[in-house]
Amino acid sequence: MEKRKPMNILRMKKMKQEGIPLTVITAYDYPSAKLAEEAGVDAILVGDSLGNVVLGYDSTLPVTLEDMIYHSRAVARAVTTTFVVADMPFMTYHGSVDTALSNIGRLMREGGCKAVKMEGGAEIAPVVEACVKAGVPVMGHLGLTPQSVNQIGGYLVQGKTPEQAEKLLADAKALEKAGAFAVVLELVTDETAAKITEELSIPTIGIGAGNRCDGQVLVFHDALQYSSGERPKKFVKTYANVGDQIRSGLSQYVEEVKARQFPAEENTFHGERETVGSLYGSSKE
Ligand SMILES: Nc1nc(=O)c2c([nH]1)NC[C@@H]1CN(c3ccc(C(=O)N[C@@H](CCC(=O)O)C(=O)O)cc3)CN21
Ligand SMILES: CC(C)C(=O)C(=O)O
Ligand SMILES: [Mg+2]
Repeated sequence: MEKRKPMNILRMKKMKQEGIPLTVITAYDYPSAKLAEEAGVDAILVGDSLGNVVLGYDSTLPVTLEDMIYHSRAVARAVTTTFVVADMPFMTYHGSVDTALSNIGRLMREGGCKAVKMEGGAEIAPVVEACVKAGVPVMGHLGLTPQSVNQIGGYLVQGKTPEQAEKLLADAKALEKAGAFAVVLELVTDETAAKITEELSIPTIGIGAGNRCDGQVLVFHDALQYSSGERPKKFVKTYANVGDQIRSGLSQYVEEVKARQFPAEENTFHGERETVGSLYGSSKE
């Protein structure tokens, strides 16, 4: 395989200037991260969406710092050139800046990621600034911010009215000013996302935010339909149907064991007669 240079935040900013789209996919474990790197993604996001797609919660709120560290470590072990960003979980960066920094430090040190992502705009600028001072690259996240779902009132498209669009742009600029190296725009109208993308010098990474962002991100399990027959969301394209493949492979396994077709002779070990004889103290003695 072609040798790739490690991805970093300077290259990502340069890609924006050159108009080269950034490709990001989430991953939460070693084999998926390996496959994502082999497929050539620029960055992996260890998203707190792991709460939904891996742990079976109905939101991202129950995900803990320990969960994020555990999954980030597995991803970090898998990659050599891919940039790894990990989500800061719900309520781990909203107390004092000191507490936030101590949590962020744990995710970087123990989770082995290269950057952290945080949801929010101007209100988190002080934490973003403190991170950047400490050498931690920060990715922002605006629009639909799932950790605030109870305040937003649902997983709704953002930036529809001129006032909402203005607020999003102001928040994006606040994040850029605070030193964020990129910003995710989630479930934002095409027009608003394009405007923000144009106004910022740092890359925008869209999910359900149209085709004019500087890059795109999707949840691994959505892109590959690695689930038990959920209805795909409007902003998702299904590139493979891993769920069907897993179900059919496993049902064949069940059938073959029931029919005593598996394990076959080629999957079976045999010892020397003497070994078996002495083990069971049989007639030979
Ligand atoms: N599997 C998965 N994929 C995600 O993209 C994702 C998660 N989980 N968990 C965390 C957040 C939550 N997200 C969500 C969840 C639901 C919708 C949703 O129901 N969207 C509707 C459109 C809503 C509207 O029209 O306003 C859709 O049909 O796409 C969108 C994003 C995005 N994130
Ligand atoms: C959807 C992306 C942007 C995310 O935050 C996640 O996967 O948790
Ligand atoms: Mg997230």
